[in-house]
Amino acid sequence: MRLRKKTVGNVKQNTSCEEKLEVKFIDCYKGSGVFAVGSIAKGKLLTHYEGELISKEEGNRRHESYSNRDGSFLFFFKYKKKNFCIDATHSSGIGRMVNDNHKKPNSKVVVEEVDGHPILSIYSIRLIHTGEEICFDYQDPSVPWRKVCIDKVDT
Ligand SMILES: C[S@@+](CC[C@H](N)C(=O)[O-])C[C@H]1O[C@@H](n2cnc3c(N)ncnc32)[C@H](O)[C@@H]1O
Repeated sequence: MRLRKKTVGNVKQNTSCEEKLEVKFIDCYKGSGVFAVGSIAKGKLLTHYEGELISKEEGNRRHESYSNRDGSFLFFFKYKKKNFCIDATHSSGIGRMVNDNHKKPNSKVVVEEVDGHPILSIYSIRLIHTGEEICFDYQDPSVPWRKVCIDKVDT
């Protein structure tokens, strides 16, 4: 996952809507995902992408050393013109379970600052209905499942 667009903001002490989120198994290919158990208005803080804050270089090193499954919890982003990564491999946060959707995302990740450190917050970008899967755009065209979708359309 990457964050290429400039989405840096200051934390406004928002309380998150985590009580309206649940993790559910989807299928063997996609694994689990995060779903809304109540309707959520546009612009709400859903949760954070919690994990260990590391440099981009350390993120790349871990990417090489992790198995495919573990490596999928590395989130690369820019903060104050420097490149960072949050490694959520060992996090218990729900944010790490949000899946990719580049066509119709209903949330987005914003880099915010707390005590001089960057954090990743996930906000709803439209009204989210009960039962909907929470998803944001990973901004990584190379992810394999997007190719699977294109192949399905083409054939
Ligand atoms: C940050 S994890 C999200 C949680 C994951 N689904 C799980 O059960 O652990 C990212 C991984 O989820 C899967 N994933 C995310 N979005 C997907 C999508 N749109 N289609 C298929 N798999 C997806 C991929 O395996 C990806 O490496």
